[in-house]
Amino acid sequence: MELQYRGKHILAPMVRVGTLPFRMLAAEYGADITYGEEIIDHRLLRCTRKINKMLGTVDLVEKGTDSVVFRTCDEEKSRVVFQIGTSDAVRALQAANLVSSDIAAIDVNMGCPKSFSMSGGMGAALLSKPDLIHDILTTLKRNLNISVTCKIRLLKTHHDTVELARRIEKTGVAAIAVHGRKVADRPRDPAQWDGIAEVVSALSIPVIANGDVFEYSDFQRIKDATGASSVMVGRGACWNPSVFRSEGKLFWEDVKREYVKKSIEWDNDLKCTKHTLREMIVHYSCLEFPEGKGINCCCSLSDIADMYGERDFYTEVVAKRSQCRVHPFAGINCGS
Ligand SMILES: Cc1cc2nc3c(=O)[nH]c(=O)nc-3n(C[C@H](O)[C@H](O)[C@H](O)COP(=O)(O)O)c2cc1C
Repeated sequence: MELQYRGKHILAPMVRVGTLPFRMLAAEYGADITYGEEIIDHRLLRCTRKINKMLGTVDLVEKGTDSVVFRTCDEEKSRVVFQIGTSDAVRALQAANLVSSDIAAIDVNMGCPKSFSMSGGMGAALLSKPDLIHDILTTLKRNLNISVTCKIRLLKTHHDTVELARRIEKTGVAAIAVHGRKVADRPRDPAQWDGIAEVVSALSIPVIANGDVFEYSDFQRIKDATGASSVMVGRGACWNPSVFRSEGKLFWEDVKREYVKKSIEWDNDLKCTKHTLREMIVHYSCLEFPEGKGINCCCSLSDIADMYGERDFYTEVVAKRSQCRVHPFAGINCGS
């Protein structure tokens, strides 16, 4: 079934931030579609799909470890987008097959400028290989029965971006997200909404406009400036996911506490919880203050709970889980 991409407010893919608790929180505040962090196909192919009965989740767990690479739940199935990093159509499809029954859509990352991605021919390296883009997207599209999309950056000229976007549209993707920056741009450089506008005018499929949305009012501003009907938010949501609330943002300290509780509830990866909290703190406060230093010393979600005065909540959640009396990975393996 195709996910509908018009008129949506979307949580951007963000490494270490966009795990299940963060996605659930963003959705509670009003995000219609929530992207997970980019996961590289090679890594996904090392995973086994497991039902986690205790949490009520589906986990992709790296074989021979208990490292959860992707965790999702039924409640988000109709809105969660899995973002894949890839440079090969066959490998991308093999990896996507592991997760496709648990998600609403798969997105191919064509915008990451980091050297790890670029040197592996992934992320923004794909932008200069339209034939490979075509191969990857058509292979996914032909073989999966969920929506397929991609996320690109602007190319050197708006004309080049439009040409590429037109080729991408021909593959039959359900939508295209355009981050209004070029590969060489830094996050502090203003996003070029005019470049996104040119893509919107040239295509018929939904274009998701991305870049510099920090307040609820920016959703309308970027829609007016680009003509896009859907908007994706990265840093604005990372710092305060209540940016999706039409009534306005909540106080960041309260939002942070909600995030801590969701992390406990969904037994989030500790590194990801610490990373996300640091991102919030560095924006609103300072990592050199006791809170930032305190996070560095946390060795478990239990420590995080203590730091944020959520000991009772933690105890309650853990007690409920132990009533389940099943080890989360007690031999239940539904990998295909
Ligand atoms: C912490 C962080 C992690 C990110 N990880 C990804 C990622 O995994 N995949 C991706 O396509 N973009 C990633 N991005 C880029 C965002 O999705 C988005 O395109 C960018 O931040 C611009 O949007 P903004 O101006 O609203 O922040 C990341 C950005 C941030 C801040």
